[in-house]
Amino acid sequence: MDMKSSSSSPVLTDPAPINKSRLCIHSNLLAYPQSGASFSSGKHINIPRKKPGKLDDVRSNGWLDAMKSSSPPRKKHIKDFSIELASDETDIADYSWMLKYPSALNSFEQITNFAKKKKIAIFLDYDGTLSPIVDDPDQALMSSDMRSAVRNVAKYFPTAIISGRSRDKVYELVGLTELYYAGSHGMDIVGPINKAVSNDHPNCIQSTDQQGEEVNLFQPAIEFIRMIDEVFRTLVENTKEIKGAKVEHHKFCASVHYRNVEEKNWPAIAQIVHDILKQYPRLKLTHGRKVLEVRPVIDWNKGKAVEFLLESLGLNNHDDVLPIYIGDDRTDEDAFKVLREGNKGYGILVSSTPKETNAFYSLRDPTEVMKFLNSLVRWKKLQEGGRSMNNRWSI
Ligand SMILES: O=P(O)(O)OC[C@H]1O[C@H](O[C@H]2O[C@H](CO)[C@@H](O)[C@H](O)[C@H]2O)[C@H](O)[C@@H](O)[C@@H]1O
Repeated sequence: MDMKSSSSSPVLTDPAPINKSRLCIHSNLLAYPQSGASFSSGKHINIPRKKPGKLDDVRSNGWLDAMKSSSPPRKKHIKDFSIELASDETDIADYSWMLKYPSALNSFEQITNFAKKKKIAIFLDYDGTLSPIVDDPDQALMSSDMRSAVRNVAKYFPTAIISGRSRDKVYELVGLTELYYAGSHGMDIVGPINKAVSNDHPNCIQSTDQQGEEVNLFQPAIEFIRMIDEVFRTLVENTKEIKGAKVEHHKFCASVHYRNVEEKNWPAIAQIVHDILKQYPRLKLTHGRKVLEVRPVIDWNKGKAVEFLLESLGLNNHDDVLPIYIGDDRTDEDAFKVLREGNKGYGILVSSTPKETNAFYSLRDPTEVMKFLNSLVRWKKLQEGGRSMNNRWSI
């Protein structure tokens, strides 16, 4: 299916350099007094101190660059080139980026023309997509207007949130029962009951959701629960002397935030994560927006979660289905890739600065995401002559 008729598909490179290999840094880079990482409880690991090394090692490894480029500066915004002419080199770069990844709002007619007579399924990331990026992860709240927009979208289209946070946490933040939720980057999914799907996937069981409704619960990394718990506690202990560091427990993965850490202490953060990963070869590192994420080495990600949910909803491999995934982060690229490679649907990157992506379209920020969702609802209402589905979506 020709997803975007206006231009040929651009050949994409992977987003910003991400070095997923082991971090390699040395303790003489630490800008804070190191206490040595040994613990009395016996539940933590003993982390050996590193021999002094050179800053060049860290730079050549690429991870510091990945940390620095992991979240765009907030002030810079891509201009709306429909009303403004490009004037300098930055503008021209922004302009060509917008040509490659046009605004989903400006391309709304093109999207809905393609969506006619198709069932749209909506997948939404949370942080940076539904809520603005803020310094304190606990304060990343959705506006009530955004909540209404998501609620309305869910009346017309099957809708799921796929977040890096724990499923419980993202449910608490979104607070809508009308949706499906996948937490821990898709490693904890609640989807509709589907016997064929649960038979096909080990670790997929029947359960009940918060409303007592029967659901499929899929936790492909269930065997890692204890390990992640242990690693979380060690990370908390080892980062406690680094001002601004924050560790979050997402049940199947853990996040180490450095957004509020002085840049001179970023190597210290990375050192700690690196040393822990060395002790746990079954865990790996991924980069998010000013956050290092420790997760199991399993073949599962947000892209697989989209496929799983489509299958659960009976919407996979159908030409008359159009999945739309909206997200802002590197981990969302897995979902964009699945949609692009399978010519299955549209990825929409939320970004105020140009970056390489597997998405098809772009939106600048959560406000534009909300406008897009509201436009979809208006369009659908017109299509249906004002009728809305009160129950879950007819499949
Ligand atoms: O997949 P997501 O729903 O986008 O979750 C990814 C991470 O989001 C959160 O961190 C990010 O947002 C915070 C609040 O705006 C910000 O302070 C932080 O710098 C960002 O990385 C969340 O706290 C992480 O645990 C998620 O993994």
